[in-house]
Amino acid sequence: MNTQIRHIVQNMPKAELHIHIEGSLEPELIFALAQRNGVQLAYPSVEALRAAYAFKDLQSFLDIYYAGASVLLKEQDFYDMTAAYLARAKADHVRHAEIFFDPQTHTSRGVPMGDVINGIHRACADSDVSATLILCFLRHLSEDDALATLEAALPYRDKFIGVGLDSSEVGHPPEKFTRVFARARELGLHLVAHAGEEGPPAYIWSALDVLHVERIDHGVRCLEDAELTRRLAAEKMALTVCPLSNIKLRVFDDMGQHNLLSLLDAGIVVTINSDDPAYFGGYLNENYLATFDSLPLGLQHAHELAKNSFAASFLPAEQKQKFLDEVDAYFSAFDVV
Ligand SMILES: Nc1ncnc2[nH]cnc12
Ligand SMILES: [Zn+2]
Repeated sequence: MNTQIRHIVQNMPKAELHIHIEGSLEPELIFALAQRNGVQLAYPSVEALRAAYAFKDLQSFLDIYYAGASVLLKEQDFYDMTAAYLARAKADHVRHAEIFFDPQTHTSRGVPMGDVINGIHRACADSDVSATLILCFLRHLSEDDALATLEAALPYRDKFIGVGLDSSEVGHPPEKFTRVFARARELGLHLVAHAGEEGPPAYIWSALDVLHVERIDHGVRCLEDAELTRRLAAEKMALTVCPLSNIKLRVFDDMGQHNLLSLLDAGIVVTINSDDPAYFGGYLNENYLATFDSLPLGLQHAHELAKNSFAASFLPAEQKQKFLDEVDAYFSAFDVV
């Protein structure tokens, strides 16, 4: 990638639609919060903890990810974590972020739901990056647990815009959560789900047809099913792809093997996201740069990806159009519109 494209990609306005806020906890902040809260960590130092970030698959990551989140106890901890992420997002020219949080990871440790949601939301309100919250259900737990979590979050309904589905995918198909997604839909919440990261295309089909999601998180295995690929393109069903995550969790062997360009060529609305930036070696711009460095992507693709990131967001139409116009104005300076 030449330096001009590099500069353009880094500075273009963009949205981030797939970021787990607990996945932005840097080792330094984990240690600082552990000290503040008197939590004993299994690692002697920041370096030792960071050295443990060598993953062989999703589960090996999740085991460390949940351990890292154990330092989050107070409302202020959730605020500090979110404020740190939003500062990094702003530096990457993120104009809007839709942020996942995993309440069950915290309520199961006795942290009040209100402290989780209010801490994250307060940091979003204090940031000049537009940010909204998506409550994720942990799919390795039961649907009853998800239903109870949704009910416990309802007093804070004005502070989150949607629900998602994350954690261990294989063996926990979307249809396991039919009732809780139907309940969330009744409540007017947006619906998304991780599907087709490690799970098969069948999981993407049921996220669409059983859960009725409006976006697919990851979804990179869709290309194994030509009919599904055609459907995603025809319906403009966006994928929130996380390139560095897919390499670190061995979904692809290296970035040169990533199928992001094939997804774009199939006409799918692809977005680039960081997933768990503190664990996967990069925030949003590093994900763009790593992808553009390894795949034959050019300015047209940068323009398309930036527009997709806002088009696939849950922003109100007027705000969405304002950001789309901002992207076009930005690229008009480079004869790419
Ligand atoms: N990439 C991922 N897949 C599933 N669950 C997650 N939780 C945090 N990151 C995740
Ligand atoms: Zn994810």
